[in-house]
Amino acid sequence: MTTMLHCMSHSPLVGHVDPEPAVLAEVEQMIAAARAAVAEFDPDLVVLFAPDHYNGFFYDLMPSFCIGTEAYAIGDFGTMAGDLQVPQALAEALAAAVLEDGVDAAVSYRMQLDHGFAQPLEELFGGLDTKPVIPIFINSVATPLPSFQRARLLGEAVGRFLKGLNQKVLILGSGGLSHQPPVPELATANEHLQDRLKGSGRHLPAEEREARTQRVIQAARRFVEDQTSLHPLHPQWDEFFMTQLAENRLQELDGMKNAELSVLAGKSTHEVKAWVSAFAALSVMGEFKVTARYYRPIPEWIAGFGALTAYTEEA
Ligand SMILES: O=C(O)/C=C/c1cccc(O)c1O
Ligand SMILES: [Fe+2]
Repeated sequence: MTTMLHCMSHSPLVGHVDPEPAVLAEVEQMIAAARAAVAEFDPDLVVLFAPDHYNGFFYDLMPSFCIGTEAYAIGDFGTMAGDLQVPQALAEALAAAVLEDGVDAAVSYRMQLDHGFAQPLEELFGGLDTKPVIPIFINSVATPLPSFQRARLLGEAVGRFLKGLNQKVLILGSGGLSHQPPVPELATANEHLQDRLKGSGRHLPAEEREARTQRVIQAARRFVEDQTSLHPLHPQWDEFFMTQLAENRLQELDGMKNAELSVLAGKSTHEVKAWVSAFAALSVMGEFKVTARYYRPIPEWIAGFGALTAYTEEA
């Protein structure tokens, strides 16, 4: 049975601070092509690896990885809100199998998700609940972070489980590439913000939510004017990373230290671990081939913006 993979950058700034029309049209065309490919593939099951941005996961209890058995999206930045259609028994079986396979992923029966999960579902399916989806969270912002190696091993364990199912699976990875939006950090937060990061931010008052949204939008506008106002995007690293994945050289990324990546390409670049897990899962399901590749640095979205589509070869 063929397995399909699609990895893509996300940005909550889409629709808030957009690039020039020609670039926007190019991205929309790329997304439309991915949506058509997904529709043609028509998966039985979607497994979605993605990060969170202090909307669902906090320092009161921060796992490196978490598998959702029930999940809903909050609709930050105007992305879709609502329940996902999580196949609970299958998600429970996946969580048990991954633990048995040596990767200590947590489980959540009430997983709160943000744009990192919602945006790919919205763009590829037009809704959050049109297909059975198992969401898998990868901590990409709250230090200490999991390593590239652990993200790979998580993905391989997920892939081994999926290989045993007689289902047509679409594996999605959402995040990255190089970028550093103004996501808060515990080490530099004031007392109020520390409290938010330790869990009270799970249900932000509406005016604080709006202030947070506007702060990121203003940062994006400033970044377009002055690309030293945030950590610069790093197209060469992004292209290198995408090539490593496309050529199935995942293990070569194991040696990359988290601190090294933060300095090189920005602190939110760790979201690329969603791509690493997704490709690792695909790689154990069979030989694969990348069929579509897109990349462009888009300062308006504070994102090295890329996408890769791949399929396992028919056995
Ligand atoms: O949630 C936020 O505050 C910002 C998120 C963001 C901004 C730009 C690119 C991304 O990938 C993001 O997640
Ligand atoms: Fe993100």
